Amino acid sequence: MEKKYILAIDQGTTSSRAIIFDKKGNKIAVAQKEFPQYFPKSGWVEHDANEIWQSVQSVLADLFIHSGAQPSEIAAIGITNQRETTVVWNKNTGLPISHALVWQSRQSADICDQLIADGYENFFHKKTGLVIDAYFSATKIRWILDNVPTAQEMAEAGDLLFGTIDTWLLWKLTNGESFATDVTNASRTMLYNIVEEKWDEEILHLLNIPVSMLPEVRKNSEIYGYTKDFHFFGESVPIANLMGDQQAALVGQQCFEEGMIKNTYGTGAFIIMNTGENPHFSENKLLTTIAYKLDDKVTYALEGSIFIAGSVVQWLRDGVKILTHADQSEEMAYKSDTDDDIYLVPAFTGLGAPYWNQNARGAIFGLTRATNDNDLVKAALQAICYQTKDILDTMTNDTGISIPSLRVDGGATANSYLMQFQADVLNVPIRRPENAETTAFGTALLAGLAIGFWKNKTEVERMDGKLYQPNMDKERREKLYQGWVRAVTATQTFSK
Ligand SMILES: Nc1ncnc2c1ncn2[C@@H]1O[C@H](COP(=O)(O)OP(=O)(O)O)[C@@H](O)[C@H]1O
Ligand SMILES: O=P(O)(O)OC[C@H](O)CO
Repeated sequence: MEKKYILAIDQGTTSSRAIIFDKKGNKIAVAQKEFPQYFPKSGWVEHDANEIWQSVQSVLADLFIHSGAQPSEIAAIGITNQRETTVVWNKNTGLPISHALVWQSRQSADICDQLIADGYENFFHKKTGLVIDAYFSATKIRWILDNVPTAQEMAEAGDLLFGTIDTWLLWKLTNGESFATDVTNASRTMLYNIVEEKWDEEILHLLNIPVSMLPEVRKNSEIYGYTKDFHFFGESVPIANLMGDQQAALVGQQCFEEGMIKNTYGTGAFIIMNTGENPHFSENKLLTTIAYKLDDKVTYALEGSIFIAGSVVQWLRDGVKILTHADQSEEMAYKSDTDDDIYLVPAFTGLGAPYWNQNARGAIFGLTRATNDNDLVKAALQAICYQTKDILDTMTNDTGISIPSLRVDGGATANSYLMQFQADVLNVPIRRPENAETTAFGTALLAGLAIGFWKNKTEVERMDGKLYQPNMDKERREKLYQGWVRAVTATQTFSK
């Protein structure tokens, strides 16, 4: 059959998606499934890697059953994934030895505190571009090896494998034949030297992690392996891109020039600026990371990571139950008639950039007897926008590059209250592309390039969908933001 399509697997923090794109980059079909989240202790977030794999199989089945597309029409597959989330499995049984530790999870905060106390911050920063934090995979691996009985011995005997979700899915789809990751996911482990482009022996030695656990690191547009014995495909389909979801969104937004920037509002929010061929090491605790590697050339990026964005809306839905659906949050925020003087600091799993406070926990300020559910929803959405401003201001300070407009994508960008308030507090226009599946398009694009389905990375035109223009006067903007700064400061004081 004619190979008409590229299939993207987008394995996110809260759901797995499969999307088919045609040659023009149009989304032909999509299937999505949420999977369970586990919160065993304060600040801990876990997944079951087998449930993730089942959710991926389930969305693939849905996609082919409902779209009419045939597996034999798929030219290539791209896999993009929640980054940092750590799976350790036994290569003989194929079974994970523990729950996957999710990127948001704080199990390994003590290991990080010890590394910081021992003076290793600069050591890690200059090699990996990262700050020492439980966010990244390295200390999560160490935690699993310390806490699962006999894990260290098994690892030293060569029986255990580590992977982020890209690697886990590649291994499953190829029936254990391919054990690899890509530079973007590797650059989030805190084990990968982003300048020398290799697993860093000194870090592995320091953390006592056997190199035999680690996957081969590959570039972003090449064949990683072929589907094997996999009944949906019935034949070998090449897997031609692996890529962390935030970098895939950068590619999907076609931010290929230095200085171009995007924010993806999913579970967390991640602001990434393309910084070109040379890594820019931040003096303000932004992360230096790899944007992509094409034709043997690495492009670097600067990133600000917000741990809680759309997941504050999930918390309002599932935790405090003042919403039934995430999309109700828009109407409720518009209904609130406070003077924007309630601040919700969603530090449920600490604070990411630019604060990097592992111990902070959430807080609400400014409550009165008149405060209602609409007001809390509005404050939660506003917090996403203030956190984004924290990072864009830091990026401008750090690079000297002022940001004329912001490209956005991700599930929460469906909320027009959020988008308008974001434009207002930043005082820059916000552009949301017409086709919001930007992350999936990024992985599809690079998978398609690898096999000649597309000839160059700008061949497919992406349309601007909606533009939100800022509409708030300077005095009010500054007053509101000062309130946020006070709220974050107070939250951190309480949490110490
Ligand atoms: N209309 C909405 N308003 C605000 N948040 C939303 C809305 N729709 C979805 N979300 C939030 O967006 C997130 C899902 O976005 P998605 O890009 O699928 O995330 P992920 O890839 O992290 O799983 C959820 O946290 C959800 O609460
Ligand atoms: O699942 P998302 O879309 O929130 O993305 C998670 C990030 O990759 C974590 O670094």
